[in-house]
Amino acid sequence: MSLLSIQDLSKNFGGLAAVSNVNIELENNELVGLIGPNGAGKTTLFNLLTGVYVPSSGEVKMTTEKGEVLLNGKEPSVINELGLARTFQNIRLFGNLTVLDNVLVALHTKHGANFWASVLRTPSFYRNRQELEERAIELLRIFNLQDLVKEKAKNLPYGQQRRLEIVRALATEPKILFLDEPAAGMNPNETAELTELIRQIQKDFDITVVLIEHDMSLVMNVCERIYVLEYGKLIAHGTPSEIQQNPAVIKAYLGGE
Ligand SMILES: Nc1ncnc2c1ncn2[C@@H]1O[C@H](COP(=O)(O)OP(=O)(O)OP(=O)(O)O)[C@@H](O)[C@H]1O
Repeated sequence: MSLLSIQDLSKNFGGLAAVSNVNIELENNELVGLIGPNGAGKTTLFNLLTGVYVPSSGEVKMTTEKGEVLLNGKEPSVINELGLARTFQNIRLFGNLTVLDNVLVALHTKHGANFWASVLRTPSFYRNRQELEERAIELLRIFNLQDLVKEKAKNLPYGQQRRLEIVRALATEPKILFLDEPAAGMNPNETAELTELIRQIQKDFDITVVLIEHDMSLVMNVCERIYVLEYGKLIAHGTPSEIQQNPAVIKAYLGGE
């Protein structure tokens, strides 16, 4: 059984089949791409997997230490606790909080700091807070954001906000990390740096990363396997070189016969 098994998954919006009978298997510890023209259903698929939308039909099953768990209809926070984390195409940070606090919020979610300890400010609260801060700074260092801990998130340049979003997702200790267009709005240097980082975190954290990205050089560079969506349907699946030569994919991107 795969780590995540997506079976015949569909989502309709009125008469529009945004995702249509999609089957995808994700294994432990791999880097997978999800590509397709605008409106193909990529973000909708991420929304289905992370509990933002409830599927119209089909199943999403995850293998956990406690056995197989059906994710359909579960709340985003429950799905996050089970090990799925994501970033958004339109960045979602707490703009008025500092960089450090943005990461601490995510860490608190994971480590569920004891409510009474935090209300009463007990020694264990301070110990816990210090440990979480150290962990936050460790994560920020990987993304070269450690010198910006006191900066408000909204004041960071776009590329750094995108990296901070990934740090927040990683702080929840996911088994699968879904990145929705992580390089959008980045310049070529930032994209190259990010490509390396994605490769590094996938290995170092021993996780599966699934990437939606329009930057083909990034996708072809880092992904071991790629799924291609068009009009909600999977039209191809394979290695980067198989996908580059696939006639259905070429047609979907270039149009025509
Ligand atoms: N909440 C919604 N209500 C109605 N239609 C929606 C909704 N969300 C997405 N859609 C439609 O579903 C289709 C798939 O959209 P989606 O955003 O998943 O595509 P995408 O592949 O992520 O596109 P892009 O690459 O442009 O981000 C589109 O036709 C979109 O207009």
